[in-house]
Amino acid sequence: MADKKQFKAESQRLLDLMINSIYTHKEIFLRELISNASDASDKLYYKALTEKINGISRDDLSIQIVINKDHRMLSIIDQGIGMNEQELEEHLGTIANSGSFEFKNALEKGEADVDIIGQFGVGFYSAFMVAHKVEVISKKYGEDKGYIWESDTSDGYTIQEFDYPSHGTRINLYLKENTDDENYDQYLDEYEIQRLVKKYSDYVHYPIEMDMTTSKKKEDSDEYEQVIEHRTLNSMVPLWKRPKKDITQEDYNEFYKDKFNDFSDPLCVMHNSVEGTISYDSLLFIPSQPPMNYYSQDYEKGLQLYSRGVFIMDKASELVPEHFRFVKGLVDSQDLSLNISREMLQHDRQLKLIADKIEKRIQSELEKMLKNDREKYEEFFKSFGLQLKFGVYNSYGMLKDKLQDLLLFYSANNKKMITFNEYVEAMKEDQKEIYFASGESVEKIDHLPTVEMVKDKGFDILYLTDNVDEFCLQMLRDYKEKAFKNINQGDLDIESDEEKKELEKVNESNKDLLETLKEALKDQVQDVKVSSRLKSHPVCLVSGEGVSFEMEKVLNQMPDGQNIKAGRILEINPNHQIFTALQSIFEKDKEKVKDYASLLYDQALLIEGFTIDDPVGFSNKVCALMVEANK
Ligand SMILES: Nc1ncnc2c1ncn2[C@@H]1O[C@H](COP(=O)(O)OP(=O)(O)OP(=O)(O)O)[C@@H](O)[C@H]1O
Repeated sequence: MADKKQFKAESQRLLDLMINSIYTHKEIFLRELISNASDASDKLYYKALTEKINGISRDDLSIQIVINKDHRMLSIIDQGIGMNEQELEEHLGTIANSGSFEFKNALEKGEADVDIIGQFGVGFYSAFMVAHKVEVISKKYGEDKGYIWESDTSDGYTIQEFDYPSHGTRINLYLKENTDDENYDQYLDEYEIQRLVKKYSDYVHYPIEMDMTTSKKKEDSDEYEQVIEHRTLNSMVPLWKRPKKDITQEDYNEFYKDKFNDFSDPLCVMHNSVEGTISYDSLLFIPSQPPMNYYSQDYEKGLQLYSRGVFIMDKASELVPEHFRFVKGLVDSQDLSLNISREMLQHDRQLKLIADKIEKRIQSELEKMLKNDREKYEEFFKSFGLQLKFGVYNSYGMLKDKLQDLLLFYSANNKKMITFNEYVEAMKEDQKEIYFASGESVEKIDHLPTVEMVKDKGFDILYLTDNVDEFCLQMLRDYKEKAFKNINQGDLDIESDEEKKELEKVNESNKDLLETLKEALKDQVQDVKVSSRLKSHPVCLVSGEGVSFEMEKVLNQMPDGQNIKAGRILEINPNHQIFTALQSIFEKDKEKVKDYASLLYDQALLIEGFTIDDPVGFSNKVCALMVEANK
């Protein structure tokens, strides 16, 4: 049998490769080193707990950051478990060897409240992204000798004995010189370090402390002096880890405004701790208004992602579905790794599970709000209803079951927003379809000639005022087996059998007149008919099945609009005086009626909100009529 051999790796090249490719942002080195310091403190705390060592309390442990501008040196110091010679060799001399991972595996679940972060054994090397030389001075708890591990990566590392007063580890980073592209000096700036700690390590549960220079007013004088204060930079306990009963609405509001740069309080807060195959905490917010850039390309959806309180990334877009892209917030999971990258995110099974749960959570919150707090829901819908409608449309109706009951439309009868369900519940027994009409605004739709008769017969109509509305209904097709019906399109079928018969008779006896009008309008209309859907108005224009007028307008506004046209049918009210007038003119002068055909058609176009082809011709014909009336 052939010998089995180990893969060999050129460790220097592997290190270079790793330093330059694992992390996109150099600044995360600080997060990695602080996480290691926190792990080391946890390990000591755990040891003290399990071996009943007196004199070590969690409250005494802290992480110190020291800036030494003269030596271009940044130090991260912990009072944790420390490393002996062998451990320095194993953990820092071997890439991808994680002492923390071994430690975590050896822990019995639930044995102590420790929150080990490290698991891959690569984070430490991120220090070389900003430092040309790194020193690790460490003394293991309970041992006499301290050691110094040194490396500038080019020719490996050295380990020597070193006199270090107490247990724990001090990492000294000698920062690289600035280049044209990179400013390494920023890591010597107190405020920049403070910013990075706040951004990435705010919730590490040991205090991260540093000397900060501030100016203070002198006592009894107007002069200022520079003073050095030893400050804690992190807030330690994340809001989402605090027991819910201890958090006030005010706490949530302040947290939201501060973290997500909003001036207004959120409309809704969802705070959850989930335990199970995957455990996580989530804190989600629905803003009260859409951000300025919400309906533009600039808006980026996503939730902040934390692993054990340590920040991994802003805007993890995989965590919220497109139709709920207005939700802001964060997810913190102990089951995720710090080294997760954007590319890995898309394939991460754990993350997919979290995303599914988050979607369900938002969905049920909205359903609950709609049921229990209608006013608030309507406020929400005013801000983000459009997003839900786009959700239906963009998914080609696949989200029908999830979203249809969250939609609201203006109801002509109720004069307020209602759901499909409310519409259907109030439907007349013999009503087969859900009626709707589209237009620019509720007021304009209300004035459409066709609306009058439908309302008069006691049917409710939903008014559609957003461009996406008709497309959304088209994707939904029906609700509880009731199809959606545009009252301005095709046959309406709202008349009784008797009325139908009567209409047929009128159509038949005026066949010649209607034919003549149709001929006069040539290709402009598909048909001219007497109407059953008009009450007081003389004419209306309806579209044939397929594309409606509103769709025609929207489609033609698009950059690649292909001049789509809805089929036009001119309908004349047989009970209007105009019809009697047409009949008598037709008897006297067949040619004359052709002039009136274009007048009626143009009127109908104007009512529908279209422009007319020949406004001058239209105006001349109106004037001629007036002159004639005076003869
Ligand atoms: N400050 C420290 N005190 C004690 N041990 C440390 C310290 N920093 C690093 N170590 C040891 O070195 C190991 C390697 O650290 P490194 O940051 O490379 O990886 P990690 O923290 O285990 O995992 P990750 O890559 O996920 O951060 C750690 O697991 C730990 O055992």
